[in-house]
Amino acid sequence: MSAPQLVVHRDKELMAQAAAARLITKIVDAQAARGSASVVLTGGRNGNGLLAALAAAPARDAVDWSRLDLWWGDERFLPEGDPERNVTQAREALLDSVPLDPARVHPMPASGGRYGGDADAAAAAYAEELAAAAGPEHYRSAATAAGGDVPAFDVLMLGVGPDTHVASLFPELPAVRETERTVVGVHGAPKPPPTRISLTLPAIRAAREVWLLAAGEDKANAARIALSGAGEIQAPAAGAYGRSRTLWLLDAAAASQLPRDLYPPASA
Ligand SMILES: O=C1O[C@H](COP(=O)(O)O)[C@@H](O)[C@H](O)[C@H]1O
Repeated sequence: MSAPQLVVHRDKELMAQAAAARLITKIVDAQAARGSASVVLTGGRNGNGLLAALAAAPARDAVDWSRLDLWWGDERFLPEGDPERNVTQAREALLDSVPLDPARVHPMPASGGRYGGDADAAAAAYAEELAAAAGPEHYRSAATAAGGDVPAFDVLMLGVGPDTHVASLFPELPAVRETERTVVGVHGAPKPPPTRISLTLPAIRAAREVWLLAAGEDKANAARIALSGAGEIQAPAAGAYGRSRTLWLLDAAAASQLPRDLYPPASA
């Protein structure tokens, strides 16, 4: 477990640009060190803002997009192409404009296709896909040993919801209590749509780096709660950490309720 480090930017635009620059460097470094990189994308406003900033960054051409594996931390269980699906929004923000290898892009299943309305079966299939991709460096936690492995993600990004949810792990719902499976179907989510698919906390914690994105005033209370010692069942963001690094990327509005001793005076 790595203790959270905080970086606070002036506003959400600057936060998105700085996070995009950070991600480019991370991918380039991982590709130099290991030949390829693996990144887990998040949905939501902050995640899509980062992808849009990356699309606009001239340095995006430093990435070898053909040697990048993309996974998702969660998905809204909706039909293929639905504008509310996280993958649809990511394609629009960035993925359609860079030369990815389609075989290395791993969206979570849609409803209505092979799995019909069965989000649990779709989640199990995604867990199998992750296990099949787990290489020699995979991380086998006690929790994932029973349900399968996941690749050693270089960076796993999570947008923090105003209620402290991350991925589709909402406070007090069964998914946030999962200790064995790596991917689960989520039912009765308080944020629409109610049916979703999500990585679990054990799968999230297998990542080398976990980056939590929180920008905007509506995230201030969530950031304060999650960073002030709350339990992960009540505040799922508090349970999201990486093996080597846990990084909270905030803007000043989202950081406005944090005790000042938690972070150094504003970055840029
Ligand atoms: O529904 C979701 O919400 C969260 C947070 O989204 P935001 O718009 O409040 O930033 C996101 O992380 C998750 O991937 C998504 O499915």
